[in-house]
Amino acid sequence: MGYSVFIDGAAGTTGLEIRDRLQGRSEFHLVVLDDAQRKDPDARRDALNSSDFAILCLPDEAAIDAVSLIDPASHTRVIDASSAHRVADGWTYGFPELVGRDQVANAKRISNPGCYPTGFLALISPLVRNGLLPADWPFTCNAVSGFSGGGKPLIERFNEELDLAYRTYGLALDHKHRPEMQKYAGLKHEVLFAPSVVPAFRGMLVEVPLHLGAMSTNPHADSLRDALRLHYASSPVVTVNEGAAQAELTLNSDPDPWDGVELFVFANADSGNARLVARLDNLGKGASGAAVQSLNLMAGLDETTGLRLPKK
Ligand SMILES: NC(=O)C1=CN([C@@H]2O[C@H](COP(=O)(O)OP(=O)(O)OC[C@H]3O[C@@H](n4cnc5c(N)ncnc54)[C@H](OP(=O)(O)O)[C@@H]3O)[C@@H](O)[C@H]2O)C=CC1
Ligand SMILES: CC(=O)N[C@@H](CCC(=O)OP(=O)(O)O)C(=O)O
Repeated sequence: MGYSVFIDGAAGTTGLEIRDRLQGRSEFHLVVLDDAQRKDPDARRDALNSSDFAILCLPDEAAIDAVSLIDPASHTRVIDASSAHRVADGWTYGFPELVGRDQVANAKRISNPGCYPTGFLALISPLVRNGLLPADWPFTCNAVSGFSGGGKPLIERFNEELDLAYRTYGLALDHKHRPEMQKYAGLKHEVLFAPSVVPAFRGMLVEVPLHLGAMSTNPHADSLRDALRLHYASSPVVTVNEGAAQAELTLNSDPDPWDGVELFVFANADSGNARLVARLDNLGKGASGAAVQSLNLMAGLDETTGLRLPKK
């Protein structure tokens, strides 16, 4: 029968994609509440406390509420896809490539990284940790996302406003992803984050422009690329590409689900400037793929089981 997995919020965008990845797998059986019960606190409390794993695919407030419904003595292990617990004590950040596979495998409470932080941290965290980039640098991050990143409300808006071609937001410079970006990259300053959305269903490009020549560490772009390659050498999920061969990076409007991350380092030797870019699926490694990767590790399985990755 396998482990029982309750998806709280299974009718939402992230929940449906997790269901897709777990459907038909013998290691797990899914507990899903029907439409009449899916918001009923008693039904949810029962499911939350009786399952081996609970995956929360809810808005932040509902995720906090779900955790409060779990008896602390219950054996249930939690993966929260929301941003409610990303920098909270007692939670493990569900980014095995950065925090370690064992930490994720042994955790009782996992907070799934945000989609934009997944791209930013995949690029920056290893390079700050190994001293190639200074921790006190004032990092900026520009990003563009598919509209499924905003869940059902944004999907509805993009489906209705057919004229919407581009939307930049977070203009109050208060985006909720800033704390996790700063904490897990080990930065002295908050990241200046400029997110935007385009009329593509899924997919994102997350970019960090860098004046390498102005840094105290004065790193060469090749050493950044080499260091990322080394860091992700054993990862089946994160790959590092040659920047030089590429003239452009594109997103398609309705691509297939994908659980990988591609990293690029573009540079100009004359100016000493570089653009570090991550391409990923906000619903893949940015949300549902990451949750399933952590679930696999917690269940003692190969981390890529059921993930949407190209065959090697
Ligand atoms: N979409 C993405 O790319 C990413 C999403 N996330 C995070 O994952 C979480 C889920 O996001 P997403 O799936 O996109 O959002 P959606 O809006 O698509 O889905 C949320 C689901 O939660 C349900 N819900 C809301 N309140 C309750 C409640 N009190 N009890 C039970 N169910 C409830 C909603 O019900 P109803 O259907 O009735 O509205 C909906 O089905 C969010 O915290 C989001 O920030 C994280 C990374 C990326
Ligand atoms: C396009 C879009 O709206 N994206 C969402 C982030 C999606 C994500 O990572 O979700 P969390 O809420 O779990 O952090 C936003 O900017 O709020």
